[in-house]
Amino acid sequence: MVRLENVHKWFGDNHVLKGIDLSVKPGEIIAIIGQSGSGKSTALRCMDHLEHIDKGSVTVCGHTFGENIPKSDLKMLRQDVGIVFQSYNLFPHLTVERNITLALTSVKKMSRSQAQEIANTVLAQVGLQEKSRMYPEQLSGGQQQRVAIARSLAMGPKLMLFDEVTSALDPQLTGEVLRVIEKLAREGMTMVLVTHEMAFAMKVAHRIVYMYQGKIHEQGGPQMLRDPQTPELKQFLDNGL
Ligand SMILES: Nc1ncnc2c1ncn2[C@@H]1O[C@H](COP(=O)(O)OP(=O)(O)OP(=O)(O)O)[C@@H](O)[C@H]1O
Repeated sequence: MVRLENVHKWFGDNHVLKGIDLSVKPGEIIAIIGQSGSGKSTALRCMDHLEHIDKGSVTVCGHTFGENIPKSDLKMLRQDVGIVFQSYNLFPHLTVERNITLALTSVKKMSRSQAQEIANTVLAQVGLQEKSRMYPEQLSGGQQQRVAIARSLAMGPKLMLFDEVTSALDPQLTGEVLRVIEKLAREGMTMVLVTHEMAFAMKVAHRIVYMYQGKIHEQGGPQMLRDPQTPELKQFLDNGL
């Protein structure tokens, strides 16, 4: 489903990804952890070509690209991959339902009623069917993030990428978003999660990838966090970010 091969990325002189190799199988859930600035978000964003890579190759959902990707492939890639960020990026002037149906009617050219049916389904998936007529500002941060997840799911992605989706939330709102992700995990969705929630990573991920200074330093099952083998990972788990 995902294969990164020797991926390098520079921002000016800053060599942010220093030869990343990573594979994700269909149905697999990978959590990427590591210090702030270690390149986790950049690695994730390269999977959706939100950042172009400078060297190496990326294959995601059958689309292979290097530094560039043809426009038509990019369109298909974006249809296959859903990405959710720390900020919800909902349109404030549109209802919850319209936030979800907009891309379905404009990009996928669906009828309004078809799109509404999908919106109802995905809102039920995230437990917010009764909020469809509300506006984002009438919802809590956790609810807004669940709408953002529903909006991604509406496009029928094969792969979901989550970039620190609970970082902006108060601890009491974090749980409701993590429960939605856990539910997606049970339903078999392939996912890559960048997260600071170690307990959650251990619970939901099949494999945990530890990034350190632009490289994948260690990867393994959840036991990797219970029994860290390298001083860097030990120190990270003791001291956090
Ligand atoms: N658009 C950008 N332009 C320039 N530098 C960037 C850009 N995005 C990221 N960087 C730099 O790349 C490095 C890695 O950033 P990245 O966001 O991938 O780290 P991260 O591990 O996700 O950190 P955090 O946990 O704090 O989100 C940092 O030094 C950052 O300043």
